[in-house]
Amino acid sequence: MIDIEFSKQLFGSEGKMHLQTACHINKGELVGLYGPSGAGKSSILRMLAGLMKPESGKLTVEGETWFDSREKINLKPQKRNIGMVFQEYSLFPNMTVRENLVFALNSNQNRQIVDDLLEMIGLDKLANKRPALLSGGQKQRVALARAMVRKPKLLLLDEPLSALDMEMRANLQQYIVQFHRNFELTTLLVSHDASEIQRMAKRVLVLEKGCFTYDGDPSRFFG
Ligand SMILES: Nc1ncnc2c1ncn2[C@@H]1O[C@H](COP(=O)(O)OP(=O)(O)OP(=O)(O)O)[C@@H](O)[C@H]1O
Repeated sequence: MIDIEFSKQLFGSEGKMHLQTACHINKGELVGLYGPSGAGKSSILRMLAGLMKPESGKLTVEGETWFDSREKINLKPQKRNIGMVFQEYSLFPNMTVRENLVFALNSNQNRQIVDDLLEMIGLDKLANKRPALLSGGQKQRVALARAMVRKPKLLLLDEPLSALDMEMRANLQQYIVQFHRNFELTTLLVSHDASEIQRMAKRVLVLEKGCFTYDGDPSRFFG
């Protein structure tokens, strides 16, 4: 179970906006986060990851407090067991596919997970290639596998598929759903694509001007 309560003043092109959000996410849920540009979706992911500090609020993940403004608790990003994938692939260009995954390992972690993940995403044959030689979809598969290396408690996906063509998108959607199912991974997916959310998530949170305006079944919301 993840309990989120964030409050923060944001400053954008249209002036100030107060982000005020609260929700519970069950362990193993895949939740879509949908809303217009500038609503605060990426800010929420950044606060979950510890990359942006809320002014007040609380965040507990599976019983562990990651942020509490009253208790002055604010775990550093590296102490939060989170996997993140963004629209940009953000792979290390000078490392091979395998090295990109090995780099993400904890020092005491068994390396077998790297080969298992490479096989799961169907890239074991490209393990010794550099990212520059891969297609966009393959790079994003590597980014997804890298995010899984430490077996995160929470997977944050910020528009991970929006740079890909339709075929690669469909392919990656399947991998994300497969990872989510196999690892019972709590996943938050930001997407502008209503059909993508309907296909992948059983629940959508709709964010408008920093506040949740809908929380429920995507097919009821999108019609
Ligand atoms: N560190 C910050 N401090 C204050 N305001 C910020 C900060 N970072 C971003 N903002 C502002 O917060 C607002 C929400 O931005 P955010 O990127 O979270 O929206 P979004 O819903 O993810 O938009 P998009 O769909 O376009 O990515 C924007 O107006 C942005 O300028």
